[in-house]
Amino acid sequence: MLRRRPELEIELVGAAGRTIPEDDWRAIVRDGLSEGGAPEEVVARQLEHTRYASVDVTDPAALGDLLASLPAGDPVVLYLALPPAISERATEALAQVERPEDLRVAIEKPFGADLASAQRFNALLAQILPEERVFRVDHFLGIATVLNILGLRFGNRVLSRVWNAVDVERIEVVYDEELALEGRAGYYDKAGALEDMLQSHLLLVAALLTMEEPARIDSVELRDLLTHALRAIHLWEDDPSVASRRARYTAGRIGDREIPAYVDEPGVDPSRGTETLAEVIVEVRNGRWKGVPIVLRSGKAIAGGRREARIDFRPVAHVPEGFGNEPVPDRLVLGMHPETITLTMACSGSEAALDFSTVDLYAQLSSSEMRPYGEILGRLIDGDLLLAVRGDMAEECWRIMSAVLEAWDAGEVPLEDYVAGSSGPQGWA
Ligand SMILES: O=P(O)(O)OC[C@H]1O[C@@H](O)[C@H](O)[C@@H](O)[C@@H]1O
Repeated sequence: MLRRRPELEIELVGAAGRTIPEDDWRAIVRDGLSEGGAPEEVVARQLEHTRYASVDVTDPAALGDLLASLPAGDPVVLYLALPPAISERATEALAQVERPEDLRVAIEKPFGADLASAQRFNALLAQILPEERVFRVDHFLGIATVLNILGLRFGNRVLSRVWNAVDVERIEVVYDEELALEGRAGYYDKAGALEDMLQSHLLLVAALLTMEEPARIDSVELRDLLTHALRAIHLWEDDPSVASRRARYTAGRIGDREIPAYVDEPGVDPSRGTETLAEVIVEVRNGRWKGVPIVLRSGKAIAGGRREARIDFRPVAHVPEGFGNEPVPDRLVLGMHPETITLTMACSGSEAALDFSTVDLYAQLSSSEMRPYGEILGRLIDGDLLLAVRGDMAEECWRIMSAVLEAWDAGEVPLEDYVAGSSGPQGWA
């Protein structure tokens, strides 16, 4: 974002309850910008425009003082990167204070902790500011291959013709990570893999893969069509015990890292039964997609860390006699990390692969190199809502997962184990 608009002056104020020495805060800003690829002169200039304030943003008086300390007349973005219940309390505080005229509120996922709290949070925000000033952040929408799904689907004739249940057999959206808990128990132990990854990031990728064709790419059309797709998504067989699985890791090793069992990680409450790997199968119930299983899966401490959306096409209807080997069905893989696109097609019994790097492709379309967050933040600063999650989209995501959460709470789906550093429990996707 800073690279795209190097002339832009941003006053960056970090705020949290704890005290952070000014130098430590500046080091956080410097490292973050440098790692994101910002040029040295931009980093140096931003360091002259940043400070840290130790503020409890859920306290109306303290939040009011913080807002009043900002330069009057300029647009202000209040970016809430907090657990959902605290974001909601900060918004309650915001409702009670004098607010800058051009205020935008950005909220990191997860938005709410279930359907009821997401609805309550949306209603609260609507009392304070119009939806056009609310940016629910989902950084997966800034991943190059994810952004490119639209181009890939609608920009060429070859794929657009086969993008349906007649030709597609199965879709997988998988984001397995080698990362384990990494000191995030405070947030993660209450969330778990389903809430942390599936109900937001992976469902949005599934919606982009299955939505209908937009007449134009703008924030109204795109978000309408994403909501439309989400509204058609239901659990496979409407049965959480068929459509969902959950597991958590036991002690293991990835490369030279010893990983303790999840329950032995500092800050974890073993009685919660938090899952570190979740798999949910959904279906888009419309004429285009009915009958195609869409597997959403994400796990921590998984060796190899497969992070991709995969479209498996159906086998050809007939193989000529004397053809040799049975041809392997065609497959399109959209790598989310690293960002790649690979199309594998059978070719006379052997496979041919067509590979191209989305990052290179994407670099021609955008000057932002700080993806995926740079893409999201740049649009936030520009007031462009294209990649902001709309309130109704967030509610739909919770609606889809509600029955799974209830079944898990009721103990209807067993919590399995897998060894950290393995590929997950046997028999999973
Ligand atoms: O690979 P990325 O871009 O860091 O995204 C994955 C991360 O996405 C975040 O939203 C989750 O909270 C993390 O648990 C996860 O590790």
